Amino acid sequence: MWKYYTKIIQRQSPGGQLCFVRDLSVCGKLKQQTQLEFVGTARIDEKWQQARPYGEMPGPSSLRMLSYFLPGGALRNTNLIQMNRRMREMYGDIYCIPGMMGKPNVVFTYNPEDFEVTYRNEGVWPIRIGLESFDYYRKVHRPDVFKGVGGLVSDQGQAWGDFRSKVNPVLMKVQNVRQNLQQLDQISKEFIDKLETQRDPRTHTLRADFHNELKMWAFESISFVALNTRMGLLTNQPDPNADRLAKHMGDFFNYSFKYDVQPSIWPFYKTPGFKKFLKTYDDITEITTNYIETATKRFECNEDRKTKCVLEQLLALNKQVAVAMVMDMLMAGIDTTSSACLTILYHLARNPAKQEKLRGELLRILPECKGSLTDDSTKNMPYLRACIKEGLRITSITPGNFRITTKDLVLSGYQVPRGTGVLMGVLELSNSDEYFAQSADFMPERWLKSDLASDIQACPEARSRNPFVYLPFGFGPRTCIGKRIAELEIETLLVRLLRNYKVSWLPETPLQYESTIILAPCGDIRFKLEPVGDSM
Ligand code: HEM
Repeated sequence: MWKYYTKIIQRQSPGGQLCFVRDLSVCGKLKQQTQLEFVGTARIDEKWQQARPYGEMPGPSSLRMLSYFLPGGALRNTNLIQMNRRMREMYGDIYCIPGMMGKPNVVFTYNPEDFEVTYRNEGVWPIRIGLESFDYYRKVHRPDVFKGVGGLVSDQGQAWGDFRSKVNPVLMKVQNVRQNLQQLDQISKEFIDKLETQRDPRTHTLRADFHNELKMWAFESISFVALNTRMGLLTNQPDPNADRLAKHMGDFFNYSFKYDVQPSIWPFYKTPGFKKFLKTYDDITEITTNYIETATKRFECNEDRKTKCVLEQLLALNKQVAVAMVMDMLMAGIDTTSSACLTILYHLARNPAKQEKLRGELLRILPECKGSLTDDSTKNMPYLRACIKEGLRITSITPGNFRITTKDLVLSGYQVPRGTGVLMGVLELSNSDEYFAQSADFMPERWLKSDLASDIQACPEARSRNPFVYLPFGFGPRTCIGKRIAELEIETLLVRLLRNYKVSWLPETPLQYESTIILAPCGDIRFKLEPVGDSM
């Protein structure tokens, strides 16, 4: 039977140095230790000496923590957000949750100064653990495909650093990403055409599940960027493999939450549920590699094009890097982008006056509904960009950012030893009046640099002076690598949607979210879409 474990351990080397290693072992056969950071002798500076000992930090013991989840317990049936809020009420703005089943202790902090200290000390290879099932799948279950490559989401240390420095120029360079604008715009047009077939012209409501349609748009968009392939998911006859892939991707965050975030025994015993997860993952791998093979043949027949697409550039690096990166893009780029789009649309629907101001900008960019977006026409969209930022401020799709400390740190006056997890509660802070004036109000003007018109005046004083309070895509060398792609996709879709329709929110209740690894809209989601036309 496979015996797999991965754990973070600290070792004191003879020279007093502490090496921080990730230990991945399978029946003792595959043993990989990644030395993440060498740090000098233990910290002895005044700040550290004066800080309160780590053991005094508020927080439950392991047993108490478990009891909270039992019937009648304080955290029974709570989602991640509710759980964090209750814990904060019980323990304050910094508290520690003991690590269980091989996971490190995690310090939860709601102090932006701690965020800054954590990020400023993360080093060149920041550590964000959490998706051990990825690592297991790629390195232990399918080494035949991945050949030791873990990918961005799960690799750490130098392996992560080498991978990231290879793919950064491909995915983070604005011009490289923007070469997809024309096709992404075409996909958005097709999305609107599809909505038109689902829209009741009398009531202006949709007969279809809007959230699901948005996921199909997000899938079609990211798979074009990653695989240079149109999946046909916005048509009535999608490619059957794409349809299967889309369904698997839909399950992905739920599985990952179950096996990577919640306590699970899979590292010791492969439950039937975990085996099903591996099968799903196998299917995702097979379908994706088939698409890559097909695209590769296409590229070979058409070698002398001037600009190479994202997939060609990734393949030029190394086949395994390309396979792992494409899969990470598909996994990380569907629910995030569709949830973000739905969220921003919801805020604009609840704030019709802001939506009208935005439409003024969009009418200049796209005077005719059927027109096309160009690099030039989409360069200057300050109000749209401010609306996107404001939507993600009120509802950050990733409610917290995570790091493992690679040095001893003082956080909120407590000593925090290296090797501890730190969860930075950005969502709570960006919704607090302490950091954003009138934080409950949707106020895109707080993000503007200068006035746009007499009725659109910049209001930078309503924005936090601390840049660490608002970080929807994370921060530093390990920041979201899909940020530029996500922004381009979201902008393109919102231009089209809000240029075509006046959007209102129909339910009496606010938009609800379920929280797993990210926040996903759920419950009653109904918009009214009234055509705007060309003669406004
Ligand atoms: C609105 C949409 C998105 C949001 C809000 C978002 C947010 C985030 C955040 C907060 C992180 C962690 C960053 C950190 O630890 O500092 C992250 C990591 C990541 N994201 Fe995104 N993301 C989005 C879209 C995408 C897309 C479209 C892709 C596909 C290319 C993507 C791929 C990734 C990957 C691969 C990582 C891991 C990066 C690494 O560890 O080096 N994300 N994302």
